This record gives sequence, C-alpha cells and structure tokens, in this order.
Amino acid sequence: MKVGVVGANGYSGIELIRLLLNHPQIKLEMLISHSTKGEQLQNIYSHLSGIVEKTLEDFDADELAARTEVVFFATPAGISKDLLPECLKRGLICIDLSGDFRLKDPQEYADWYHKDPADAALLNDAVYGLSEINRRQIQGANFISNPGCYPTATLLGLAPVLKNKIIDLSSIIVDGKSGISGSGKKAIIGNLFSEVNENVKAYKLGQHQHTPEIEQTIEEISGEKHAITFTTNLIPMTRGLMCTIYATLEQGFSTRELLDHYEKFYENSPFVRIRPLGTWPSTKEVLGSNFCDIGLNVDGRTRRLTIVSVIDNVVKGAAGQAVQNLNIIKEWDEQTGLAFTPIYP
Ligand SMILES: NC(=O)C1=CN([C@@H]2O[C@H](COP(=O)(O)OP(=O)(O)OC[C@H]3O[C@@H](n4cnc5c(N)ncnc54)[C@H](OP(=O)(O)O)[C@@H]3O)[C@@H](O)[C@H]2O)C=CC1
Ligand SMILES: CC(=O)N[C@@H](CCC(=O)OP(=O)(O)O)C(=O)O
Repeated sequence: MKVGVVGANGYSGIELIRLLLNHPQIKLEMLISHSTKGEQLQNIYSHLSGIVEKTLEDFDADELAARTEVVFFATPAGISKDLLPECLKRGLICIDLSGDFRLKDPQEYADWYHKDPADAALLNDAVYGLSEINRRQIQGANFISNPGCYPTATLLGLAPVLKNKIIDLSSIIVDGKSGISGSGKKAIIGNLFSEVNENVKAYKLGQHQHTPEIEQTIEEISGEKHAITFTTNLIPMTRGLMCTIYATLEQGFSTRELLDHYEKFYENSPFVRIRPLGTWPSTKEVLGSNFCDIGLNVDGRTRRLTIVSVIDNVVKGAAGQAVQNLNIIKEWDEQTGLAFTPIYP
C-alpha cells in the first residue's frame, strides 16, 4: 500500500518514515514539505543516507490521490484542517497527528489552540485514534484524529478506573513531563541547550491545549463531565514522556486488586504493559518503542491512587500510534511494523 507523509521534514514526520520503512505492507511514495520541497530528504537528514532516496514534494491533493491510498499529516496545528479535507474528498484514508480534529466542539479548539477551527461537520467524522480504547470505531475508518502525546499517556493510565465508581472523577490531577522533541523541530529559545540542560520547568499551566482533549475522553468513557488539574513540565531529555496521575479512590481497593484489574483490562493490548507490584516504569524502558508502561500505587493513608504512565512521545505519542491505527483500520496485526524492542540503556 502506497502512502504519503505531509510534514515529512518534522520530528513526527521523520519518525513516521522510520516506522513505515519497517512496515511490510507499506511503500513510502510521497514525502511532502512546505519549506524544503525539491530537496532530497537524505541531504537534510544524513541518518537516512542511502536509505531514503526521495525528493520532498509540494502538497498536491490530486497527485496524492493518483499515487497513494493513505496520507499521514504530521503538520503543526492549523494546517491539516485545510489540507486534509481535500484528500478525504478524493477518497484517501487520512490520519492526522495534529490537534485540528480532536476536539468535537469547534469553540473549544478556538479557545485552547487560539486558531480557527476545522469545519464542524468534519469534526464529527473524525475517529479519535486512541488505539486501545477505540479499536472498534477505528476498524475500517477512513479518517483518524490521532491523540496528543500527553492525552495518550494519561488516558491509557486512567481508562481502567473511569467507570464503576472506582475513583472520584472530580479529584483527578495529572502531572506531565516531556522531553524536548515533544515541541517539534522549530527553533525556540526556551528549547536551547543552555535553557533546558540541568533544568526542569513547568509550562502552560491552566492553558495547555491537551486539557480539553483529556476531559472530552474522560467524559466519553465515564459519561460524566469533570475538569482536571493538568501540569506540564519540560525535562532535559530528547524523547520520553511521563504522566503521574493522582485520584481519590471511592472504594477501598488494594494496589494488588487494581493491578489485576489493569492486567485484565489490557489483556488484548500488546502495547500496554502493566508493571508488577512495587515497581514503576521509567521513560527509558519504552524509548524508541510503541509501548505504554503503567505502574500503580494505592496509598492507604490518603486513599489516593497514583498511576505512573510512560511513553516515547514521538512513537506511541505520535507516529507509532498513527501506524498502529492504520494496522487496525486495515485489520492487519496491530503490531505489524511496530514490534521494536525499546533501546536500552
Ligand atoms: N513531537 C511530538 O512528540 C508530537 C507531535 N504531535 C503533533 O504532530 C504534529 C507535528 O509535530 P512535530 O513533528 O513535532 O512538529 P515539527 O515542527 O517538527 O514538524 C512539523 C512539520 O510540518 C511541516 N509543515 C508546516 N506547514 C506545512 C504545510 N503547509 N505543508 C506541509 N508541511 C508543512 C513543516 O515542514 P517544513 O519545514 O517543510 O515547513 C515541519 O517540518 C503537530 O501537530 C504536533 O502537535 C503529536 C504528538 C506528539
Ligand atoms: C514539550 C512540548 O512542548 N510538547 C508540546 C506537545 C505539543 C503537541 O503534541 O501538540 P498537539 O496539540 O498537536 O498534540 C506541548 O506541550 O505543547
């Protein structure tokens, strides 16, 4: 199956290329860039020398429709809302990695992304691609809105306890930490080595665009609307994202009981690994892989549940989950092209 990648020159785009090169059903056909069209990709990314001998092309929906069946959009917020409908109209399967189609309420997008929203009708057509939770809706779909990196780690960590009054849904606090690649390839002073090295900094408190995305899915799963407290922190590493999630238990469960519940919940989800009692995951243990690793602890003194959820932000948080979603759409084995062992140490 021939595919195109729009935004091939960015971090998620280049990761998509790495994953798709290893996918037995896929041929990379069109690599699209805005600012570097006409250049050879391997001249920009030397690690691809002799591996990808393709020239970056301009976006052209007719050309994509003639040469490909699937298009991934790895573009910044505000781009795919205009380009993607042109591909959908031409019968292409579209998978968007940006936030343009995640929020069902266009006003919420305008409020949190400070950009014009996509067409409201299209927002309803987009299937939210949280693979493990929405598998049934993803199968056979032609339009996927891939989740954000923080929502992926948070929602996979929370999903098993969102129903049956296990936790008080109004008590959820999420403390997220991300490596710098999460903010993409563009030059930003706050991302300079001298700003980030030996430093941890909180950012976008009360303003992070992933807040309504997490709340929307909590509501979809639980049937209840609640606000969460969400803090994001930039940490001095390239890849990796950890969300530490706190919630008050409604019932007196032990850590052991909840671990058994999580194991059962994810028994058919090869990319979610539950840590044994008394151990918690670290970002290095998922580096370069599509795994989401989850550890739990119940503090009997405070009756609070702590969930630790880690992913590689560019794999499970972006490109990996996008490929996983294509596998689900096409009903290929979910692990096709994604069975990478994490890179350790
Ligand atoms: N990095 C991450 O960990 C995650 C990223 N995402 C989302 O994925 C998307 C891409 O992020 P990321 O890769 O980090 O960002 P980057 O800034 O690294 O890359 C974005 C790319 O989009 C390209 N682009 C911009 N405008 C256009 C256009 N009009 N037509 C074609 N290409 C265009 C740019 O290419 P050019 O240089 O040619 O202009 C750029 O290389 C974003 O929406 C992001 O929020 C989601 C989850 C995690
Ligand atoms: C470290 C860092 O800056 N991370 C980015 C992740 C952005 C992202 O993935 O944007 P979407 O809204 O398109 O998902 C952030 O926190 O904004």
